[in-house]
Amino acid sequence: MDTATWLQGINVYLIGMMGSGKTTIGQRFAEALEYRYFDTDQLIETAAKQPVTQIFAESGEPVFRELETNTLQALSSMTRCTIATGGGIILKPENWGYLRNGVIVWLDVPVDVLYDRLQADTTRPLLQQGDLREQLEILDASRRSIYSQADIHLPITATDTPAQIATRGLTLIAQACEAKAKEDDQIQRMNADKPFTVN
Ligand SMILES: Nc1ncnc2c1ncn2[C@@H]1O[C@H](COP(=O)(O)OP(=O)(O)O)[C@@H](O)[C@H]1O
Ligand SMILES: O=C(O)C1=C[C@@H](OP(=O)(O)O)[C@@H](O)[C@H](O)C1
Ligand SMILES: [Mg+2]
Repeated sequence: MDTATWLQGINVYLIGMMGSGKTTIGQRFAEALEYRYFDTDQLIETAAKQPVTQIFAESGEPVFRELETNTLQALSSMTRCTIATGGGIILKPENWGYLRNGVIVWLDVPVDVLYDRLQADTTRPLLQQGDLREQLEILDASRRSIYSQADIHLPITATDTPAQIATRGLTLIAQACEAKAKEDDQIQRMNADKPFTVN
């Protein structure tokens, strides 16, 4: 069975650090799965009619996080979607309740690679002050254990192309769905063997 068949319409959420490729790989997943594609940052920008940098500067990070949760909540009621999230979506425990209604994929990219990709970037407000490498290291250290709660861990190296990452990711998603289906089947069999008693 292919990955789309295994998924049965369940959403796919991409999480990971800024620059890890959530937006890039999310589009490829959507194409391959024939899913709709959404990016929480892009939806927030459209609704607020402001870029993320301006929301942070004029309204502050807490307001951005509120908009992010509202956006994720709305998406979680849909099916057949691939959703690229913002890197900080994992910070609110409440957001995990929404992410868990789909398959969560962590794009795990070394800080050195993120540094190379984001050196010229001006669109990520949390990286505009201080030393870029140091900021990335601090964020990576504080978030790794949270990202690791994803269903699927996708380690990425400097030379992996988006096409290679997408193919590997889709295979891992299919394997995870198959493992879950087997587990569900076993639980059902165990319950069927149990006599039903009423005290
Ligand atoms: N596998 C890759 N190889 C090289 N560059 C990449 C790869 N994936 C993403 N990029 C580039 O890195 C930058 C950040 O990617 P993006 O998809 O916006 O990440 P995110 O949404 O996780 O912040 C973009 O310039 C993108 O073109
Ligand atoms: O990691 C973060 O806290 C953020 C990541 C950004 O998205 P990307 O991960 O797509 O860069 C964006 O949501 C905002 O600047 C905050
Ligand atoms: Mg992005």
